[in-house]
Amino acid sequence: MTSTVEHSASVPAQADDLIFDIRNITLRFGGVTSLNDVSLRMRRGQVLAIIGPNGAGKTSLFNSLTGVYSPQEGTIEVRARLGDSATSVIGQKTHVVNRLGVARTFQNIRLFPALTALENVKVGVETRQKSGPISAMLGLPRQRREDRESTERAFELLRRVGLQAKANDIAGSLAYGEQRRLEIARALGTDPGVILLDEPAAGTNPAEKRELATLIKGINTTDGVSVLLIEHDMKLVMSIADRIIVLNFGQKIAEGTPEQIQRNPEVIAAYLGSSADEVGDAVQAQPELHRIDTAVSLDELTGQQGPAAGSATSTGATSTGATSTEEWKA
Ligand SMILES: Nc1ncnc2c1ncn2[C@@H]1O[C@H](COP(=O)(O)OP(=O)(O)OP(=O)(O)O)[C@@H](O)[C@H]1O
Repeated sequence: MTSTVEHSASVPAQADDLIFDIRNITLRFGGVTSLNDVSLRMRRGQVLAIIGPNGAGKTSLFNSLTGVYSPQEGTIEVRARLGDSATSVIGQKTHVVNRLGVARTFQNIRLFPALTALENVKVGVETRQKSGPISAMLGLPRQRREDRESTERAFELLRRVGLQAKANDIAGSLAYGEQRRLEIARALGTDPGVILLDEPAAGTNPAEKRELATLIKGINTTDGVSVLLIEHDMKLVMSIADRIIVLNFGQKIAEGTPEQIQRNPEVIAAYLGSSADEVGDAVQAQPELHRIDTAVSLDELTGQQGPAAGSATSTGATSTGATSTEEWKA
């Protein structure tokens, strides 16, 4: 399981250039090994995508990076903000990891549905402020100043994600794609060095996906926030990721540029549920299969082409084992 395009450990990187340095982590739940000896490095400034079939361990990785889960083996060091020293993540509480500059959104949206959009973002902004509950109750001058500042910052962030007109709308009443963008605004409110987005495009329509792609790229290039992305929509991934890491059954099976990943037989096999050799044979027999335009999604290539559509879901995810190589070649 190690025909990796390029092992991250072999890429030389300056210490301060690394956001995450993850070495040999293994995470088990009873008899289930959700991450098996995974090592990876995330460089500052990157959009790094984590892809893989359902149950591959992607969310387990996010949970390990944010203090939700503690892998039994291995190490995770984070250096989210430039100039910070490296800190070990394993064993830290989630709010401590957030204060270290790691923000995230969730696969299942977790907003405060009864609060307004503005209030939701203020919750994020206020995690970085100094006033405690006592000064808030007493309405001390510092608390009033911080409240004004957090309102201004929250408005700014709503503008950033295109929701300024919805500031006073109840979060639960917003359209699905808007709620996803609101979650991103709230995460940005904590002033992160890196943002972890767990399936941000799930349940969104094609127009919302295009807006999301522009937003994520902008967060990375304009706002200078590194982005770690789990996403099943391969078109989105291929259009915005600088690098991609592929997990399958808890193991890292490949890493590389979008072009390298799209051409990697083991990745294709993981999505198809056939062996790398079978896919290699298929590629040799039909060389045109090897020429994958980057505009073509891996889902289109693997799960959604012709009669082999298999078990593609509404999020574009395919499950392993649904499609034989013969069907794929047909
Ligand atoms: N809290 C938990 N308790 C028991 N098993 C778990 C737990 N969290 C994850 N797992 C198991 O770990 C494996 C990886 O799950 P994970 O959710 O990380 O996969 P994923 O790649 O994010 O999948 P999906 O694309 O469907 O979200 C699965 O077998 C899952 O059942």
